[in-house]
Amino acid sequence: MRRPVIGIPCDVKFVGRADFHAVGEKYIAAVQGAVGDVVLLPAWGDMDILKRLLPGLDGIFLTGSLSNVKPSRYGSELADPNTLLDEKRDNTTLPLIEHVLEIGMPLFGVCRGFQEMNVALGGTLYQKVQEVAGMMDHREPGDTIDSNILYADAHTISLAEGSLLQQWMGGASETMVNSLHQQGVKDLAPRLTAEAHAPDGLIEAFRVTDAKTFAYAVQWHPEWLYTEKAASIALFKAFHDACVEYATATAGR
Ligand SMILES: N[C@@H](CCC(=O)NCCCC(=O)O)C(=O)O
Repeated sequence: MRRPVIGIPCDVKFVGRADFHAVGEKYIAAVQGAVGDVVLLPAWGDMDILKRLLPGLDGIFLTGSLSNVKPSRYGSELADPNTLLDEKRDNTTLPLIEHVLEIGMPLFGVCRGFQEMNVALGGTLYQKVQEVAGMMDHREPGDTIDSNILYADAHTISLAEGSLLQQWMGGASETMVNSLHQQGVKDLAPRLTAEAHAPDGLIEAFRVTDAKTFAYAVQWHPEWLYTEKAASIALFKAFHDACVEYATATAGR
């Protein structure tokens, strides 16, 4: 059996004088460590290129990012002109998500990736959860660059009865997660089923209801301490197993 190969679409960041296509190292390290070898996919926004690359891959991992999905993608006006966007990533991931689900390739989304999956399938987002009445502030502490503080556990989530995550976690009903986002799921896309909620009711995990394989996303960062946290271990194991199964099923095609 060969080791699965996982594609990770890049962010596009302006550095110095030019655009760079990049993925944060903690995401690459977690996927490389828990799932398979990693290939970074430039955010060309061109499905023809991606369709040529996909036969060499066994899964897609969508990372978090400081940038936000452009609100016009879900029918809203940009609420704050200072919002960081990355349209090249939107142009890449949104059509990719639909195609990957169609061909039955495993798909795992984290934070921005979670929000992208909701938008790609017809859902909408809050642009600033912390300004919505009754909602918590889900942003990271703003006065530090210490990752141990930024990615520390921030709040509980309750796992839906009978959810996949509950099964993968041996029947757990809640767990602690970190929290580094200001956007969040407003209207859940019709093809998605909520799997976990924050204490304020915000959706923290969902699965693609009609998926042919692992198609799952979480609002928090399981890549942080991915070998230590029970939820991270469970999520990456389920993704790994699905990628191995996909690699085996498509071998020789
Ligand atoms: N920008 C969006 C998505 C939040 C997100 O993905 N944060 C990641 C932070 C940096 C990282 O660890 O990659 C939002 O604010 O909701």
